[in-house]
Amino acid sequence: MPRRQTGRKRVLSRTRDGQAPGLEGLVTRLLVEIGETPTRNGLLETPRRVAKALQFMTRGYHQNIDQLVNQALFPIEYDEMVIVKDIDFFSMCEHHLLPFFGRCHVGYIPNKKVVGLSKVPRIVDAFSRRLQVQERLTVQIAETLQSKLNAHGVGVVMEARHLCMMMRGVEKQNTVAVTSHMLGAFRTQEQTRLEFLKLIRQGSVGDGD
Ligand SMILES: Nc1nc2c(ncn2[C@@H]2O[C@H](COP(=O)(O)OP(=O)(O)OP(=O)(O)O)[C@@H](O)[C@H]2O)c(=O)[nH]1
Ligand SMILES: [Zn+2]
Repeated sequence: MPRRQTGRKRVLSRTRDGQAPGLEGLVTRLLVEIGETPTRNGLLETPRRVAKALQFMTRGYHQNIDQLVNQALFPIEYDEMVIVKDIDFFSMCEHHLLPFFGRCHVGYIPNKKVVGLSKVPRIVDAFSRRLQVQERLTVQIAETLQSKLNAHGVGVVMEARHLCMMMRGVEKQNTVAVTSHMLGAFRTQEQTRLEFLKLIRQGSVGDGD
């Protein structure tokens, strides 16, 4: 018989069809499975908080990337490299449901149009806030920009620390995973790729140097 708690509204949270426990119910169950007592004072609000946090951390599934980008594409005659770098991101590894986080650097060479600068971090967020592996996340960001901009080239570099490698498993605290995806001129022209890599390594405005 599965253990079941009654009498507390929050303990048995169910989906609208009443068939399966919703996120809050699953968190309550999780607390029981790890040896906790969900009815103790400190944990009473925890299922609600965790459900809310999980929904926030996976909100990328509900974001419409077409809508996000299409309204901010601007025709312009500018064919030099555009770089948006040091974009903070937080994601969750799909193997352990633990965070990985770091910085993302994006570059592209426009082909008659540019995208609103803020939309680049928004695209990074929309794909980060899902269950991911870092390689797929990197590819998705690059491919999306390429398809929206029809650019001469796109480059994406991501540097991240994975909690699943830090607080468990191999327990390496200083390891950084770096992934990249290069398209068009960034892939075919070494000079373009090197220029991008050099520019993302340089200090930034406001760094105090
Ligand atoms: N390539 C890649 N691997 C990841 C990422 N996030 C987590 N992993 C790895 O996924 C792998 C899962 O390996 P398994 O052997 O199935 O799982 P595990 O027993 O928990 O592995 P350990 O972490 O080595 O303890 C681990 O090597 C993780 O480091 C990611 O974004 N990209
Ligand atoms: Zn992991």
